[in-house]
Amino acid sequence: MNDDILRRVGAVIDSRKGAAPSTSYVAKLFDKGLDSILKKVGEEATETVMAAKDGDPKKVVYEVADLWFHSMVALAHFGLTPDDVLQELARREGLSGLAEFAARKPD
Ligand SMILES: N=c1c2ncn([C@@H]3O[C@H](COP(=O)(O)OP(=O)(O)OP(=O)(O)O)[C@@H](O)[C@H]3O)c2ncn1[C@@H]1O[C@H](COP(=O)(O)O)[C@@H](O)[C@H]1O
Repeated sequence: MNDDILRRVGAVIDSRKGAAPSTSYVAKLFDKGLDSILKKVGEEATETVMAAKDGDPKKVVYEVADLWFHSMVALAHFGLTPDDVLQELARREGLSGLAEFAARKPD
């Protein structure tokens, strides 16, 4: 498995923009707007923390998948794709030390 799954799901998410809300979950989320998308990101982050505190690895994977998915919907709202995040992670790969990260943090 590679990061193509992120690109495929990202493309499907993007294709839901402007679609009738009744036709899909993602279309409905886009129709509700940014606040609703961010609410789901927050909920899934909280559920991830709870799964981790429960010490249940399977639940952690399930909740992180929900978190990644809803974060991808948030990215798409801003016209961004999973590749934008993958590029940022790749850029950081060679960095080490707190100072280097702080120096490159966006305003
Ligand atoms: N990966 C996902 C995915 N993960 C989670 N979900 C949905 O996200 C929601 C998760 O919310 P919760 O866990 O809080 O469950 P819930 O309480 O039932 O949800 P709400 O009532 O709060 O909306 C569920 O409704 C899931 O169905 C997803 N919905 C879609 N995808 C991907 O997006 C693609 C497009 O989906 P549609 O837009 O529905 O065609 C799919 O083919 C998948 O690849």
